[in-house]
Amino acid sequence: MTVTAVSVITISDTCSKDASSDTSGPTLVQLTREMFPQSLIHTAIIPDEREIIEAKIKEYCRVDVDLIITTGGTGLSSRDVTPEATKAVIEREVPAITVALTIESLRKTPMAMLSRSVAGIRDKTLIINFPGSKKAVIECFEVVRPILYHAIAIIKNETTKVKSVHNSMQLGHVCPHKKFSSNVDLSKVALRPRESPYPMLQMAEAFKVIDSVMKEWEGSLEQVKIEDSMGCVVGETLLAKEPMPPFPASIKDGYACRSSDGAGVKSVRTAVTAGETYEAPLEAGECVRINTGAPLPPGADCVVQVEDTKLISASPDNKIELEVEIIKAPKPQQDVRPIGFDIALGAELVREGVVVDAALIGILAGAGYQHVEVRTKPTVAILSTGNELQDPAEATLKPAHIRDSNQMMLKALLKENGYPSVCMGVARDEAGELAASLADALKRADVLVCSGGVSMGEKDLLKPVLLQDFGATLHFGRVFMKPGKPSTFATCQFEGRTKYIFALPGNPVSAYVCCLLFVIRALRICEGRKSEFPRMRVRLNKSFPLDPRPEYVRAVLRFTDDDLPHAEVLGNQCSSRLLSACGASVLLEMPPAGDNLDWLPAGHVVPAIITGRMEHI
Ligand SMILES: Nc1nc2c(c(=O)[nH]1)N[C@H]1C(S)=C(S)[C@@H](COP(=O)(O)OP(=O)(O)OC[C@H]3O[C@@H](n4cnc5c(N)ncnc54)[C@H](O)[C@@H]3O)O[C@H]1N2
Ligand code: MOO
Ligand SMILES: [Mg+2]
Repeated sequence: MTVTAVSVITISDTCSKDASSDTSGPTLVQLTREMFPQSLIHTAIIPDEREIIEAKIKEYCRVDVDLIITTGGTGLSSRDVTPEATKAVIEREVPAITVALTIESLRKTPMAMLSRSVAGIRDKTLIINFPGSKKAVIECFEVVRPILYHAIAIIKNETTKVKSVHNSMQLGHVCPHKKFSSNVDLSKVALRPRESPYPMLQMAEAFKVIDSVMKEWEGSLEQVKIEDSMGCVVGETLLAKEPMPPFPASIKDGYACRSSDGAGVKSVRTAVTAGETYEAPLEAGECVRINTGAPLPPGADCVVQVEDTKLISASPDNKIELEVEIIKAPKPQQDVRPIGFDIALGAELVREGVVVDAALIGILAGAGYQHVEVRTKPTVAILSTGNELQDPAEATLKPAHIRDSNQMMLKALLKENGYPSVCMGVARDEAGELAASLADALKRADVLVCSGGVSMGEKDLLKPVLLQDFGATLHFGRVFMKPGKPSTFATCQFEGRTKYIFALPGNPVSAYVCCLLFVIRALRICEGRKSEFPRMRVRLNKSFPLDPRPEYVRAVLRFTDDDLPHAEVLGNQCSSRLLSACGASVLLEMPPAGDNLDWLPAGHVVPAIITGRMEHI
């Protein structure tokens, strides 16, 4: 089903006198263009005159406009007559849209009570009143976005599409094998936009969008076995249930003594090895042979290491030491770890927000914990898209095909950063199948990372399918960066939950860089972790040509006795050449080429994002 035409009508005395003061209309045009890239968009600015409003709406209905959105004139002032004019021309009201707009707007401001918006149908056109402010228009558009396609399809009586959408909604799932019909029809390729309808965000804006959207993530806490908690974020504070060590323990292999006995010959009473206890109190002039880690017998308050003793006498078979000489007078507590020396009883072992590492797992194991409460990680699914892709396991390449390398690469990259994921295979460039694959993935994960199909090609279906079949909100569809320009970040409601979709570019390096900069950031925010990789300043070891876009250059660091590490760029940075990311320990943040700045000399200092292992030191 295609939405052939949409009309945006600004209803305002002021704007009808001075069009440049109309900000809501252009905003609405941009929102509708993003959502209906194939549609014609009519615009009009008219005064708050009831007859003119009625006439304009009827005029658009006559020319088969599918959707009319008005902005302005819904308030309480005497000139506000949009609702009355709309009521006069619609044949059937759609009150639930008005209710939804009111509810959502009231969440933001009680002033929403003063809006009298109306929604209804005239012939085959859906008409919705929005308030006049730009902010309200953006908010209201997000409210109706998820239902627009479906509503228009029903009104246009596209029963086939409607039924299938109804079915998939009832079934709550879509089997990727079953043909899933999509609303998307890009067959009129001549109508495709010849420039991207998506504003190009600066990196900082993209990060801000991700941060604000992901903070809505409703995570929870779960108990995991401590051996499975590596990389998780602890969600509780745990205290030591017993002191560590639980007894005064020897630090050395030697002899437990009474420091008050001083130096000289001592009789060796017995031996205490680690794991054994010896309860009889030590008498004056006695010592006990002891191993590291073993408990001191009662009465002993120091350990003399064997290196500081001399053998005086032993049994004939030399199996028993009888006397040793303590060469130097020991001090009290010498080479002894008193009770609680490492961890005091009740000491805090870990607090909320700490990321579990191996040492902490050891501490918790040693402290007798089997489980630890951690913040749930979002479940992640990975989906590749593209007719040219074949399974990496296939030995022979089919003509004009390549193997899907993104899926495994992204899975490994996520794993390397502590995020398990499930691979959902490859969706072909067919709207119905893509929609089915997306639905299948969204059923299984909170966050979907897909790659491919987000640029300008007529087979780049991801954005239209997300918008038209999933009512998704596109938070951004292009970013001013290299690689990664067509990166897309969207959310949608699916089976009653918010789903987060990162549609990365298909180029392997673009997918790699954007997974690191956008996806890992988002997942860390879900866990309440620091979202950014650490950064440091490094020196270029060679001059580097600048791209018109800010570029994330893969490099390794060489640590010399220079003040800063040297960055060695990993060869040709073309975004298809995944070799340029192999072994990369950093992404160099290169500035975009400027007026008279198109390259950086060797030795120039640039910021480096530390995204990989530093094995090249
Ligand atoms: N007219 C324009 N064309 C392109 C633009 C543009 O602005 N105007 N942007 C270019 C940039 S930048 C990028 S990045 C790519 C991204 O395109 P898509 O996201 O649509 O990716 P695809 O076209 O599907 O694939 C791009 C490239 O990557 C290969 N690929 C895709 N998936 C995989 C995979 N799973 N494993 C390995 N390789 C994969 C695919 O075969 C293509 O060669 O768009 C430019 N075009
Ligand atoms: O944005 Mo692309 O990743 O430069 O080719
Ligand atoms: Mg493409």
